[in-house]
Amino acid sequence: MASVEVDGLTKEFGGNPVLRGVSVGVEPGEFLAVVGPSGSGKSTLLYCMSGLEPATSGSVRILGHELGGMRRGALAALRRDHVGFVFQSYNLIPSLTARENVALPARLARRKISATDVDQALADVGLSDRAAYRPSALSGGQQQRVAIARVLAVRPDVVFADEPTGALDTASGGQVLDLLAKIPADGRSVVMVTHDLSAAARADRVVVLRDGLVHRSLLRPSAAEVFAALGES
Ligand SMILES: Nc1ncnc2c1ncn2[C@@H]1O[C@H](COP(=O)(O)OP(=O)(O)OP(=O)(O)O)[C@@H](O)[C@H]1O
Repeated sequence: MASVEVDGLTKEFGGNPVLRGVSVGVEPGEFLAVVGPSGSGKSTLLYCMSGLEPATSGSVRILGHELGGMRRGALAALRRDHVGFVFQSYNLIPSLTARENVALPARLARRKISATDVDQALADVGLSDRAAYRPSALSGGQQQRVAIARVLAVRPDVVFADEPTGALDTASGGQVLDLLAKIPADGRSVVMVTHDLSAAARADRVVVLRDGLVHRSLLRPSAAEVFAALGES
């Protein structure tokens, strides 16, 4: 079963079509990147794929569950139990330490998370020595690594990342990409929207969106091949 399956997805805002019939599947263990010009609908696709935005028409399934028509509570439970998010702006709680931020989603979901699991997640992103720091005392790259630890701690089946390296320098962005690229190894999936073509080239597959449609789907392309596909008329 696919982790995420999108079929004939359309999305309009106020009658303006943004996605015009997108079909794309993400397999367990796959790292998919979505690229495209500004305004082509990348973020909208990510939000519809993850159930943060309802589709106008078409089908979106996560782990076989059709999101259309799903009750709000069931959708929230599906997201809570199976989906993780990484945003460009990190979205950490400023008043909480790194350790508390990592533990928060599990606590909110009333799921047991041990101190060992939290510490392991922070160790996995190389931040054991920053566990007691608040976000304001961390660099952007470190904050994004805390955000990834927060995702890793709940072991979601699918991780959606919207421009995860967008606010980072090359070195910090590279560390974040290394962490994201490791996630699929044990059968989990990553869907990442990015402007960064070298980031996209870390993915197993790259979907090029244009004007709300899939223009190309490329298997393990180089950054140069992604660049060429973006420039095609
Ligand atoms: N909530 C919304 N209400 C109205 N229009 C929206 C909304 N969200 C997105 N749009 C419009 O949908 C179009 C696609 O936006 P989207 O953010 O998906 O593009 P994108 O490819 O991610 O762009 P960028 O690379 O600049 O982030 C834009 O024209 C945008 O103005």
